[in-house]
Amino acid sequence: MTTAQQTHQPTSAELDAADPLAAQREAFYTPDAAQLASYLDGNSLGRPLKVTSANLASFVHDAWGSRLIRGWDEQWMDEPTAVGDRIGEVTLGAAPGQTTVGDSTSVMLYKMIRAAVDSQPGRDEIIIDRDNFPTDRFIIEGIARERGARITWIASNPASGVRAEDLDGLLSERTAVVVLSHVAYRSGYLADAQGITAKVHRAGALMLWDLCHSVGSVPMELDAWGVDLAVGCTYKYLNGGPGSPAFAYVNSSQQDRLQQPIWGWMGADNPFGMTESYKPAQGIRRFITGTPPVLAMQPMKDMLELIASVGMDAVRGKSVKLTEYAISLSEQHLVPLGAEIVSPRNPAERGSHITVDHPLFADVTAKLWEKGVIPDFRPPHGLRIGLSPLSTSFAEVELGVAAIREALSDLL
Ligand SMILES: Cc1ncc(COP(=O)(O)O)c(C=O)c1O
Ligand SMILES: Nc1c(O)cccc1C(=O)C[C@H](N)C(=O)O
Repeated sequence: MTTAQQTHQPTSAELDAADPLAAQREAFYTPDAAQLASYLDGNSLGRPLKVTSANLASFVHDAWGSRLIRGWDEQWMDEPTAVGDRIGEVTLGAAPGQTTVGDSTSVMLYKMIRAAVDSQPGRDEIIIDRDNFPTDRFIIEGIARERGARITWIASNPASGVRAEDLDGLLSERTAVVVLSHVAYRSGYLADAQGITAKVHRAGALMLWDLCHSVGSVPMELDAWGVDLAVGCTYKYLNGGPGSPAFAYVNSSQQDRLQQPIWGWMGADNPFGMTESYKPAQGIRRFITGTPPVLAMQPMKDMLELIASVGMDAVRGKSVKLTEYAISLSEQHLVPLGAEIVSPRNPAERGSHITVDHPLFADVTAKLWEKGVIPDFRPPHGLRIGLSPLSTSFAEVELGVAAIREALSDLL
């Protein structure tokens, strides 16, 4: 191989031309260029699919407008588990009957973590990392106070994430549940979910994974990995729209022994029996609380079908190429200006976003948003570049990093 061949770095045009998923970008609604030049925040809020407008309109006319209250019997009562099963099949590696959709991620986390703690008499410890997303930490603080449980914090390692060895010396016969994010919201670190779950099980504790930043971007095998519990949001890589409901996965082996703490009629054995007191439903339905947010579940169904049509392995393949490209451009153009890449260099340890730190990035992000270049900023110094495999082009990444370099240079 000649030196020229060795050093040739493909251009974004070459990468887009070689991208087997490039055509899928057409499926997404695209605002005009004056509004949006480069969207690098699909890991906060995914873009809508074009087909979703038509499907929502038909839902309003047909399912809601024409069938009205009959819709509950005809379809909607089953919607939380039907959509849950599809999430399970397409993205989680989960057999039917273990996934349900409803509530916010925060409320789902509360229900699942409380259920896990309550199910383990004699075990009063919850383990979580200091770098986890605020809602996960706050929910656990609240549960610890409510249940008199203690929290053991895994020390902060913001440029990385939690490794199995970080649990050495922490797990004990007191541990009830370990709560970790599969992909860390800041660094993008992708945890070894299988290895960590096995380790937690050897200590007799339950494992809950927060899948917010991995569902729809990283293939999973929750059943094969023996995961007990998982919660994830659907407005990022499942493109469910702002405030679309979360999902929870409860391994079938745990369903009968867990009791979630918010007893509502829709999770009861016989919702329309109007019974005197609560008796939980069988199976996954006992993790439902109130009337499911059926309308807000519709858009994610479109994205699930798009993902199913290409397969999660292809999605992951593109995700890895996009993050590689973003890292290589950041190394060339941002590191020389004093920025630091705080995401793993090894793609096997990385989800679908990267974070680059610089003390001026809060101001840089504000300038970029004015130009329609949309990454996000996470304090203290992190500019996050989120790469949504089916909707992001390599050209957008190039344009985005060039705009970051320009805005940073102007401020230096
Ligand atoms: C790891 C993680 N957990 C939870 C949430 C969100 O919780 P909620 O959907 O309740 O706002 C997010 C993002 O918002 C997240 O990144
Ligand atoms: N859920 C969000 C929201 O309601 C408003 C703005 C952003 C979000 C996010 O998704 C934040 C995101 N989970 C994060 O990793 O920072």
